[in-house]
Amino acid sequence: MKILNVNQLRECDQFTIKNKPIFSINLMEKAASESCQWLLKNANPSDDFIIFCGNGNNGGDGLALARLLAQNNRKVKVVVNYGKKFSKDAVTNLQRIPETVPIIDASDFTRGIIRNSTVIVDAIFGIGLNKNIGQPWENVITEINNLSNRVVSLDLPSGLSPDGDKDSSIHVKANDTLSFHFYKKTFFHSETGINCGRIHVLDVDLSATYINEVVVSSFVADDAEVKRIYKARPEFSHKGHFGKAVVVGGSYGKTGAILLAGRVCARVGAGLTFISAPECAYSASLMQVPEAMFEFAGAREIEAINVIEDGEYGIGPGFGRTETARLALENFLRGHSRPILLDADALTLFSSHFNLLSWVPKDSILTPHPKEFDRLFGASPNSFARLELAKEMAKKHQLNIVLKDHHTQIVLHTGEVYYNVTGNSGLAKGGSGDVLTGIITSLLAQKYSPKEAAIFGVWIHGKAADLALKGQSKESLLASDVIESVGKVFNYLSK
Ligand SMILES: NC(=O)C1=CN([C@@H]2O[C@H](COP(=O)(O)OP(=O)(O)OC[C@H]3O[C@@H](n4cnc5c(N)ncnc54)[C@H](O)[C@@H]3O)[C@@H](O)[C@H]2O)[C@@H](O)CC1
Ligand SMILES: Nc1ncnc2c1ncn2[C@@H]1O[C@H](COP(=O)(O)OP(=O)(O)O)[C@@H](O)[C@H]1O
Ligand SMILES: [K+]
Repeated sequence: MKILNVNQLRECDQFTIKNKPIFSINLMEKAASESCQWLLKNANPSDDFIIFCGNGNNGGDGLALARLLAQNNRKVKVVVNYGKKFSKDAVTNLQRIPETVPIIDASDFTRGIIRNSTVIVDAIFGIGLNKNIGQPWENVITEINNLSNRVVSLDLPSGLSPDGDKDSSIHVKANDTLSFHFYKKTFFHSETGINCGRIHVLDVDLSATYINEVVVSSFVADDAEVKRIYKARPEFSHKGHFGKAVVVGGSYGKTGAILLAGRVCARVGAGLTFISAPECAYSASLMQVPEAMFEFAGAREIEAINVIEDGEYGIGPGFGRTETARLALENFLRGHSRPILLDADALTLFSSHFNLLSWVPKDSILTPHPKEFDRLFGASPNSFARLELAKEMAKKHQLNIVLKDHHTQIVLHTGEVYYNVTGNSGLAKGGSGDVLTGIITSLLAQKYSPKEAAIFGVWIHGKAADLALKGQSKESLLASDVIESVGKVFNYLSK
């Protein structure tokens, strides 16, 4: 799914109004009606509502919503700012408010009118926010954030900007955000996403023509995208059809990392899996991943990486950071020309020997967590800036960078970014990254392109963690549970 920037979101509204055609007031009615349906379904039957409505079209949505809730016999109050002119459609909806709905001026608002059962609806600002929020809304937002009531924001929490670049210092903290038609970039970054709560995208019938034609560089890796990538496993086949995956790493004390990578590699469907590791991992490898072949790579640390003909390589879990390991990596890179995956220690080795990067085959995949990325390319003040730097570095070095995060960003050297929406905080544990390495390497072996392997692999990883929660909690989830759930992911895909 495409992610539009603020100008494109506006353009999409205007295009829809002109070409569908539809009156803007009816588009607003659709947004309000979808929001009303959502609230009727998701709020408790005994809940009442207070809707804070700004003076623009987001406020207009809120005013239309108040009328619809009242028509559904729900108790509702609205709070508006009479001190400022309303937009044309907001005025129309203000005039349509039935007499039974109390209207309170924002400067008279006190928290006393809010009961425990009141759901707060935030329709103060949407995508039109253009500066810091002034009074009376600053006081109101501070009060809202101090209350423990459920807060539902329309389109996005007031005070945040869709692209994350013009946020007000004060903003609403929502439990749920009802976003109209699209995901917004701000939902996916930790600094701002934390204020958006659960995201629900409501279909408001915007122009399909505009959406098909608009050129964007950011996407959500949703189910539809992943189903386009997934190739079902043909029955008339043999192991030679599914490639050779080689995972390399596992120094003394870190052998678990490479075993996790190897085990999941086999689970994801590689025809042959090789674990290239030091001798100290040998017997554990035989016991824990008997399906994999063991490739001797040193005694207690990686000393040399054997070349396996036609093998697709994932290098890094528990690789070690010694000079011997670095030399082994350098020698391997000098002789290898197909895209590989580099993770963990293998990436950290580049931080002190940046010139190594020039030996990495074009179109390879790097999978750093934020600290590894900062070590490699320099620190960034926040995740938005880190993403911009990743785009620059991906293009410069012709590499794909998987920026691992709650919503991992797959940054392609072509300039496109895919945000992942699977996964949960159960993955915030040692071992999770090793599993991701094994998954992507297995996909590379099965001839998915590096772009497909990165997007699909990150999605599988998160989806397996989500499905594994059925028998575990976020606290108890282990990397091994994620591996055991991979089968459920493919069953989900082939349904
Ligand atoms: N017809 C349409 O285009 C549709 C628009 N929709 C809604 O319209 C919203 C966008 O509406 P608008 O463009 O009117 O924008 P907003 O409603 O987000 O806010 C703009 C208004 O707030 C003022 N304002 C902006 N920043 C401010 C600040 N920091 N302090 C004080 N006042 C500030 C502006 O001067 C303007 O009056 C969307 O987010 C969505 O909720 C939906 O109804 C769907 C259809
Ligand atoms: N809170 C979270 N929500 C979703 N995914 C997460 C979360 N925390 C970690 N992850 C995922 O888990 C993996 C962790 O990788 P990494 O930090 O390299 O772990 P390790 O090297 O310890 O195995 C990444 O894929 C990351 O996106
Ligand atoms: K809002």
